[in-house]
This record gives sequence, C-alpha cells and structure tokens, in this order.
Amino acid sequence: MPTEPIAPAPPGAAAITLAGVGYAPPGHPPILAGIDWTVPAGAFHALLGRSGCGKTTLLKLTAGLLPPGTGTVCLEGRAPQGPAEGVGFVFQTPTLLDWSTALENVLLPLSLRRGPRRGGRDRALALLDGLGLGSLAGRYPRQLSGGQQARVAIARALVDSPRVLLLDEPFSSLDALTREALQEDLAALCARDGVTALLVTHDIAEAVFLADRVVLMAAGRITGEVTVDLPHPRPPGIRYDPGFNARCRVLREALDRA
Ligand SMILES: Nc1ncnc2c1ncn2[C@@H]1O[C@H](COP(=O)(O)OP(=O)(O)OP(=O)(O)O)[C@@H](O)[C@H]1O
Repeated sequence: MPTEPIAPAPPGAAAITLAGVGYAPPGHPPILAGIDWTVPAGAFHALLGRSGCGKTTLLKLTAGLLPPGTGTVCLEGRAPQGPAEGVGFVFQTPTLLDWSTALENVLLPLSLRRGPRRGGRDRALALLDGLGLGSLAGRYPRQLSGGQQARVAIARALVDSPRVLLLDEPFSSLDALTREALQEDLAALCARDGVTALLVTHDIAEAVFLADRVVLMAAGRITGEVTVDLPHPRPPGIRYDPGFNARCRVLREALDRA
C-alpha cells in the first residue's frame, strides 16, 4: 500500500525517538531493555559498544526491520514498518547485486520503488563521482575492491535523498586508511544534505570523528552518552589533535567502566 509522503522534520526536532524500548527474540532472553534515545533532525549520533551488546538489534528496531517487544520507536513521526521512503540503510557488508554494474546497484532503490526517477541517473553518477568512482560506474562488483564496493553501498543509500541514514558498521572490514577516507566522504555528504545519521560502530575513533553525540551500550542497555564538541564536519587533520585524542580516551574509559 502506498504511504503518504512525510514532511522532513525541521532542524532540531526529533527525527528518531526510542522510548522504553526492549526486545527479546522468541524463546530467548532479552537482548535490549529500557532504551530511551532521541536523535534530533540533522544530527549525527553514534552507538558504540562491544561486540554482542545489542547494537545491530537496536538499529533493526529503529529501521522497523524488527518490532519492539516493549516501548515505542518513532522514525520521522511514525512507527517504522520496514524499508521506508526517506530512510537509507548501509549494512556491515556492501550486499551489492553481482550481476549489476556499480551504477545499476546505486539506482536499485529508485527502480524498486517506482522506476528510475527523472534525474536519478544523474544523481547516481554524481554520487559515484563524489565518492571517487566516476570512472568505475560501469564495473561489476567483482571488478571492484572492498573499499570501492563500500562506496557503492553508500551511494546507493544516498541516491533517494534520504532524510535519515542508518549505518551498521559500514567500514569495519576495510583497512585503516580506506576507512578514514570513507568516513571523511560520509561526513561531508551528510553535512551537505542535512541528513540525520545513526551509526553503529565499535571503533572509538570513528565515533569521535563522525558523531556529535556518542551513546554507549553494554549488555543491551545504554550506559552513558558523550557529546563530541568538535567542529562539524571534522577536517581529516583533527585525528592528530590532542582534543580529538582526549575525547577518544574519555570514551575508552567509559567503555571500560560499562
Ligand atoms: N535472533 C536471535 N536469536 C537469539 N539471539 C540473538 C538473535 N539475534 C541476536 N542475538 C543475540 O543478541 C546479542 C546481540 O546481538 P547484536 O547483533 O545486536 O549485537 P552487536 O552489538 O551488533 O554485535 P556485533 O558488534 O558483533 O555486530 C548477541 O548475543 C546475539 O547472539
């Protein structure tokens, strides 16, 4: 059934709200309990925690891919019900279609929804170009490196001009230099388009580089929140700044305590 278009949330209004959210898979103990979290429109929040603490489960609930057992999830003013217009998702692995070119993969969300929109191809090519893949648009995934495939996945998530981007450790399989380059591209694209982003990561420096606010999670509960009061988007050189490293240390110590 077609859904009504949703007006973008004004800057500062809540784009994502989780209230008292808990989840237990059928026949299993709870993975998440008592999650309260608000992401304002246009903000970039990161969810940081050790492997297995429940980060991916929380992102799936936010996207509407899982229903909450308790509490409520509100994404742009409504309860999410699976993939929705205005919401982009980047998974842990690029999950590209092997038989489609990079450009065709980027255009996929438009083709699935209502056929390629006017200007969709131009936007896809511009995104690929902006991510350094302008000359590789006609290549198939097997002809691309892991980092290039990750870039295609980001372009695909952005092609429909999402207002909200949900990212699940999108760079975790990449080498450090490629990861940093992609973090810089992502920060620039989100800042340029005013996208609200929620990034799941276990990389402390990645959270500090990208996020305005970092939420810490352990054993299915939020254990702390830290505001990252650094300029946004951050210049690459900030990684060598003592203030950047001090914030990484604060998060590291908070994770150790959790
Ligand atoms: N469908 C399920 N049934 C039972 N247990 C599950 C199910 N899905 C996840 N779990 C368990 O819930 C916990 C949280 O899983 P989740 O994938 O959310 O963690 P995560 O923090 O994203 O981990 P990672 O950083 O390793 O990706 C894990 O212990 C996992 O084994």
